[in-house]
Amino acid sequence: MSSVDAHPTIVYPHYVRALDEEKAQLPSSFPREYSEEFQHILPKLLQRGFHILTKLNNQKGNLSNISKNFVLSHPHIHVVILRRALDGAVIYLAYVGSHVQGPSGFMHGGATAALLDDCVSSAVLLSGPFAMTVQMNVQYRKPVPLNSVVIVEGYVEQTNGRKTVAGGKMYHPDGALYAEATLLFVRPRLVEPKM
Ligand SMILES: CCCCCCCCCCCCCC(=O)SCCNC(=O)CCNC(=O)[C@H](O)C(C)(C)COP(=O)(O)OP(=O)(O)OC[C@H]1O[C@@H](n2cnc3c(N)ncnc32)[C@H](O)[C@@H]1OP(=O)(O)O
Repeated sequence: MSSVDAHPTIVYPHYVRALDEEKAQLPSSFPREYSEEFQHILPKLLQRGFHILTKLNNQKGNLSNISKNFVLSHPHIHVVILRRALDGAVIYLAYVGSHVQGPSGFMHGGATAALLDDCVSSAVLLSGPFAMTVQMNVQYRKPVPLNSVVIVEGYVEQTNGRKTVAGGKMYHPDGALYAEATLLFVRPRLVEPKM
């Protein structure tokens, strides 16, 4: 049994019960500062064809160490992961807390990049074989306020042999763009490192 199987609530302490029940509703214990906003946004994402991922506890191989994932286990970033079966696009509905600061009051650009990379990587990894980010270009459009909800969207654009081009966007729930990124992934020739 992997550590994730043994401790499924380590990664997603606030909403794992909701995922198990395959409901869009979050548990009443979900932190107040963002639960209402999540509740408001989730139905709109479900309407767009996204569903909340329910199988995170059963990941094997390269995804089995997910409880150590830098972004998903960060104590000041809370993420609900959704995926659209139609095209494999992934959404991270995220709350960015107070200790992710770069410029005063705003999110660190490295954290923005990490969230984008993680979300886009999820889209790539859940749609095909293991691959790693080898290039990432981020355009920062607007500073992201701390203690706010953001939507991160990742999608595969094109795969050619071992290379996959993918993109991502981070935006305010009202649609205002914070950042967008283009990424290149390469499927390693030899080893498949454990993440
Ligand atoms: C259920 C929910 C799921 C949730 C999942 C959450 C998980 C989230 C996970 C979060 C994860 C977050 C994500 C992360 O943090 S991923 C971690 C950060 N990334 C890395 O550490 C990758 C480091 N790089 C490598 O290890 C090697 O480069 C690899 C192994 C990838 C390829 O080395 P390998 O020896 O195998 O291949 P090759 O050298 O023959 O190259 C092959 C081809 O690729 C081209 N190329 C290579 N590099 C570049 C480059 N920089 N720009 C442009 N092109 C490049 C190269 O020219 C060649 O092209 P061609 O000559 O064939 O045309």
